[in-house]
Amino acid sequence: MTELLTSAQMRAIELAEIESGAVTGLQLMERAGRGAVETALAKWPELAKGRHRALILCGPGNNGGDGFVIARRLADRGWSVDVFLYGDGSGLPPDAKTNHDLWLEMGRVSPCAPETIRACERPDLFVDAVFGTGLTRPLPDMLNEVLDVRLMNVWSEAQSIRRLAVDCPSGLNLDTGMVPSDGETAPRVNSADLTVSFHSVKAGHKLALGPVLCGDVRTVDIGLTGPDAAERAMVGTAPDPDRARLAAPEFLHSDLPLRLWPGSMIAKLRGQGHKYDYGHAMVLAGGPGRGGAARMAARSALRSGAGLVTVLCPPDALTENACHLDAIMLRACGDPDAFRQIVDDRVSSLCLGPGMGVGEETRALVAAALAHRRGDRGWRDPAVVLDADALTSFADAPDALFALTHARTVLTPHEGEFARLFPDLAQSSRGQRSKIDVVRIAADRAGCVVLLKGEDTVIAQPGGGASVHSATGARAVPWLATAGAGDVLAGLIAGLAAPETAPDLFCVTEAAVWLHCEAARCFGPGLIAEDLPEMLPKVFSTLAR
Ligand SMILES: NC(=O)C1=CN([C@@H]2O[C@H](COP(=O)(O)OP(=O)(O)OC[C@H]3O[C@@H](n4cnc5c(N)ncnc54)[C@H](OP(=O)(O)O)[C@@H]3O)[C@@H](O)[C@H]2O)[C@@H](O)CC1
Ligand SMILES: [K+]
Repeated sequence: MTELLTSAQMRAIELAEIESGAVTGLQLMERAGRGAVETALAKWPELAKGRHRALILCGPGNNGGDGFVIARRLADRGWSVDVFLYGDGSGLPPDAKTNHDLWLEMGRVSPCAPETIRACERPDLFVDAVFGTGLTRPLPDMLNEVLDVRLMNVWSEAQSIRRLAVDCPSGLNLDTGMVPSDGETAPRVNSADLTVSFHSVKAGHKLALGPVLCGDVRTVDIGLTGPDAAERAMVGTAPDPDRARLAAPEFLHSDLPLRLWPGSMIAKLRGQGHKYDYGHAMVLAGGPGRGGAARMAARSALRSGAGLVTVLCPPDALTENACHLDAIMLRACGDPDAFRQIVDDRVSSLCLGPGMGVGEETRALVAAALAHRRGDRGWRDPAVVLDADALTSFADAPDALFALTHARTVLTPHEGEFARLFPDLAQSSRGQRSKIDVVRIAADRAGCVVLLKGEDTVIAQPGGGASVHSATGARAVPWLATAGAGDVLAGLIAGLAAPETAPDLFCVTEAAVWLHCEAARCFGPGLIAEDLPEMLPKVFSTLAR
């Protein structure tokens, strides 16, 4: 599991290493520039042979310094290199200035201007080294113009010009994955085919627009104190409160065997025992004609490892549910009193929301579920997963919900449901705050795990621990945007959390999101929500590796 650093964390790591005397800034910059060139040539082997032409845009900070190193390294390979600088060479920070001056011994630096750039010969490689982690404000119009991918159209075969971004496509905020704009003009499109990042992935590579704008993101080891040990320590453990992590079986320099993650998060893949050892999950359903969502959640809970699963539904929906359920048990439960009679100490997870309906009845059942405690038979309280109508039922009084939620609760809103519970943290009110920032605030406020869905799903728990699952690039599953997919995810969390030996709820939730996406990938286009639980056995069969 890879750390997702913020710009400030990255700067602090660099600074500590430089101040310790272990390395100089100049050495780091050389490694960064060299790593960017090696990564680009490895990705595009046709550029590794022969002499080509590069156009390099350098900025006024150390990102620009990396650009000058790249210029020198490519010229050493016999390339023709045009270098442009935004800003004044004399104002560059020391290491960038040193590399600027070294480049001047080999070639020219021209001021960055659209007309002079357009007048250049067609490059094979376009390098964006204008801004990296130091972006502080929206790009000026002139830079927007030269970085716009459409500028490539002045040259023939524009689509075959490779675009390399150093640390990020300039203009992208590496903390939020957003492109700040001055509010007057819409930000232009600056995207790359390859983004080479240093030491570690940054949050902005995985959030919001980051994955779309960065293209293929590769990370180069520049010799800072290795993140590898820290990454290994993350597997299956509580998250670091300060550093977000990626919910994926990836280390920076290698992949993790799936049996370690997420395999070790799935109780039934390792243990022995009878069905009660794997827990009893209960899913509450809505009235007649509305039971499908809860049944899908229940099926997902049973497939993912709960020993027993029961659907609880209002008495008038019994016949409908009985017609659809076999391995899943069924009980009538229309109100909190019935709930308290049915739910015994063996019930280890509860899932509420899908298809329940919005209103007082649902609020009362949610309150009963959150008040349920296990007696002597359970060493910890049941996990309570709240989704869909269980969340929307509290739209008028979110604080009433947060007074009930506890550490064994997971809220699984999509952006709309999230905005109802946390209006001040909604997408339109986020400002400079990243999705990680706002989900952390939400988790603190609710006192429980919060999972905010999306292509960049963010999970946070009180105290700051946060994780991102990215369903982008090779893991993109647009067909997962289908009715009922969220209900299946809620059931998946309830199923994985049910066993007595299940890991803590945050870790279970991370694994559930990965499995959910993997099931969708396994099925492919054409997927409907019912298919997701049926794909789980196939996904589990890959986790022995
Ligand atoms: N430190 C190291 O050891 C290593 C760092 N490395 C590299 O350094 C990069 C970080 O360098 P960095 O901190 O200098 O930031 P960078 O992104 O170059 O920009 C800062 C400059 O831009 C300016 N500026 C910002 N926004 C602007 C805007 N919209 N419009 C106009 N100007 C704007 C800002 O001005 P200011 O806000 O101060 O007025 C400041 O002058 C990092 O991404 C990696 O590539 C690697 O070599 C590995 C070793
Ligand atoms: K850049």
